[in-house]
Amino acid sequence: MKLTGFELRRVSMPLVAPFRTSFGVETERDILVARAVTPEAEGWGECVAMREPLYSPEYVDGAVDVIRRFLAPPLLDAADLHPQAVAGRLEPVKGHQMAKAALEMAVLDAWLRARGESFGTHLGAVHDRVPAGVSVGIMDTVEQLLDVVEGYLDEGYLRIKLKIRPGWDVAPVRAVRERFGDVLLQVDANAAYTLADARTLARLDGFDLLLIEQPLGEDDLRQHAELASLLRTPVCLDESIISAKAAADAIALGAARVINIKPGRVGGYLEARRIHDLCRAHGVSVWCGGMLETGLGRAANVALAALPGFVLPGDTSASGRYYDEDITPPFVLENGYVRVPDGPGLGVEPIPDVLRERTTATEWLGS
Ligand SMILES: CSCC[C@@H](NC(=O)CCC(=O)O)C(=O)O
Ligand SMILES: [Mg+2]
Repeated sequence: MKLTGFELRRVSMPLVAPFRTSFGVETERDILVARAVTPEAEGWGECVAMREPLYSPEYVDGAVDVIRRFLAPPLLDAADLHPQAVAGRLEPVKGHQMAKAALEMAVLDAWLRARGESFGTHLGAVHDRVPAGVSVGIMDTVEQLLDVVEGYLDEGYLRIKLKIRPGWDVAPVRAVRERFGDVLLQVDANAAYTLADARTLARLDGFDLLLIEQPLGEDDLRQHAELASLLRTPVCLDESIISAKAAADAIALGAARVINIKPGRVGGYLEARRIHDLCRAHGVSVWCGGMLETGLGRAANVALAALPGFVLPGDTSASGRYYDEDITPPFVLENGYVRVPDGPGLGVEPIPDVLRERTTATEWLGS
C-alpha cells in the first residue's frame, strides 16, 4: 500500500467532569488524530500522549514534532507499506511509542478498510462485546466518591477502579467495599508510592481487590517484585510496560501478576497483541487500559479487549464517561458491556461536523 500522506489534526475534547489522579487533574484532552491517506482507503489513528509529560515521557506537542521530522518520512518513502512493516521502519527512532502507535494504527486501519476486514477479526477477537470497567478519579470527600461510584454502578459498569495516592487510599477503598459489597474493585496509584509505603499498601489486602495498579515508579521493576512478595493483592503494571520485552522482564522478575495493556503506551495494537500472547503463555491475566480515547481509539481498544486473554474488565467505558459528545458515534453500555464494532477497519469514523468543530489545528505531511 502506497501512502499519499498523513493528515495530523489536534482535537479539543473537554471532559464532562475533572478527572484527578495522583499526578494531576485533567479537564480537557488535547488529542492528536492522524489520518492515513492512500489511493485505496483512508485510516484513522489516535495518539494517546497527553498535553504534559506527567503520565509518561511523551506529550502531544512532542509527538507532533517527532512524527513530522522522524516518523512520517520513512513511512511516506515506502513504495509498498504493509502494516506489519511499520514498527520495523520506525525502529531506528528510539522511544516515542505513543507517536509510533498513532501512525501504525492509521496505516492498519486504512489497510483493513481496503480489505474489508475488521480490527477485531484481524487481531483475533473471540467476543462480539466486552465487559466494561470504569476508572474513578480522586475526589474531595469519601461521600462524593460514593455518590459517583453509585452512579456508575447504576449505569451498569461491571468493575470499579479507584485512583489512589498517599492519604487517599485505605479510607476510600474501605468505604466503597462497605457500601457496595463484593463489586469487582481495583486501585491505580499511577506510581505515587515507594517501597517505604509497603505497610500502608498491605492494609489494602483486607478488601479483596482484583489488583493494585502501578504502585511504584515506572522503572522500579525490582522494587515491584519486592513489594509483590509483601502483598496478597496481585500487583498489576501499567506505566512500566512499554513493550513486549518489558512485559517479559516484569513477568520473569515477579514484578507483575497482571498487566494493563495500553496499545498507545507499547507502540501499537500489533505490539499489544504480542504482549497478550506472551502473557497468555505465562498464565498472566491482562486487561485493556484506557487513555480517555475518543471513539477512534475506543473502537480499537474494544476490539483488542475481545481477545481471549483479556479476562478482566478493562477501562473500556462508554464515550459518555468522559465526553458529552464524541467525535464518532458514541460507544454505549449495554447491560455492562460494550459492543465490538464489526465493520471494516475500526468500524467507526469521525462525524465530519463534530470533528470540524473540535479541530484546533491541521497539518498535511506528504505529497
Ligand atoms: C489521565 S489518567 C490516564 C491514565 C490512566 N487511565 C485511566 O485511569 C483510565 C482512563 C480511561 O478510562 O480511558 C491509567 O493510569 O490507567
Ligand atoms: Mg494506570
